[in-house]
Amino acid sequence: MGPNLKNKSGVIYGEDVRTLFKHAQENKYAIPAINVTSSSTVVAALEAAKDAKAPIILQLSQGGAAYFCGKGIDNKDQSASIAGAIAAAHYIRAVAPSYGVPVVLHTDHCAKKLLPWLDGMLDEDERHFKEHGEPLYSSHMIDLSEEAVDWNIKTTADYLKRAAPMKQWLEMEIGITGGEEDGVNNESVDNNSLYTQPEDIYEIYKALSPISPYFSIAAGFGNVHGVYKPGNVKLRPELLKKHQAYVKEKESTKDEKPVFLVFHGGSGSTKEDYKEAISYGVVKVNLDTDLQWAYTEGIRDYMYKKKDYVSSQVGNPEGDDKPNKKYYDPRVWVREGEKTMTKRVQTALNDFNTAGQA
Ligand SMILES: O=C(CO)COP(=O)(O)O
Ligand SMILES: O=C[C@H](O)COP(=O)(O)O
Ligand SMILES: [Zn+2]
Ligand SMILES: [Zn+2]
Repeated sequence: MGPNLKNKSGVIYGEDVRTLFKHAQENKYAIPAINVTSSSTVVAALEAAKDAKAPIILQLSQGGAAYFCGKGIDNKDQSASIAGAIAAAHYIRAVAPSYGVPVVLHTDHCAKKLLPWLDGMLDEDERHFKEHGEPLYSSHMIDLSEEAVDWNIKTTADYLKRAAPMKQWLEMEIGITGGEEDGVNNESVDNNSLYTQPEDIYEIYKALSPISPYFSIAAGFGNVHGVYKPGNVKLRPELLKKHQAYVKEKESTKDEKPVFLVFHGGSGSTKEDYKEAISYGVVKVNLDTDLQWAYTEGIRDYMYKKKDYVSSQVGNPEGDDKPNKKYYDPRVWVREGEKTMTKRVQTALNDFNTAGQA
């Protein structure tokens, strides 16, 4: 039995998002959050969710949103990232119902210097809310993990106050994710700041829960963006168990998993790490790099295989006058990338136990 949602197909928001995440915790699954940058990557992810009858999260990074708008224009004051995020949201809202599964529409990270991006999207969310009774985006992320903890919590609380009347979800980050994000290189950050302490989680919980129940925490447990050589990343998912136990005790609640947790840097991790993290209340696992690789593989293999059919517009091994239009039509070779990306998303849906949960 899937979660009891008011809206079972297309973009969901508000109570439905919380119901989905609580159902995920109770049934020990997590929803993959797929970074999308184009209509092609959107449909590749949606197709996997449809085939697996699973909920899915589609998210845009600031760079992904700018790309959606077009790299050929200036991103002054985040104008391209704002316009791209709005365009992607309308596109996803329009096609998602055709796929018959619940979709959470989300934005990724957003460091301090990118807050004008978030502000611009929230302006649009509020406009959309006035007109349709729901925000354009189901949720956003704010990532002040590189700032002082107090300022991170205070500023996140201010943004949650703005999101709360729209019943919009807010994900925040504490403890830095290593590797690279938003074009910032965190490869050399001090190892200790990759591992969040339970006291910090409780401080966040205390500050945010009186404002709105719609928030989640990306708590660092050694997470790193990207894929490196084996052994480079040491995940400690058992820390997440401590966070839940600490908040449960402090709040004297019966809920074993009072905090909605998010797993960043999902690419390249082991099934055991996913499973363990999910058992401690992770409801969302972010995946980007592995899908970039999967998408590239399909196109790469096509180009290698059809090399003699895409080297000139006319003429191939079947004859010097044979046209190659049906080989170089981008719908043909881009589709090969979509197929391999869809397959990788399906693997995630199986690994995270999401398949069949829609
Ligand atoms: O955390 C992520 C996006 O925020 C994705 O990380 P990976 O690229 O390591 O999968
Ligand atoms: O931050 C992590 C995501 O993988 C987004 O990456 P990006 O900024 O390269 O789009
Ligand atoms: Zn971060
Ligand atoms: Zn991330």
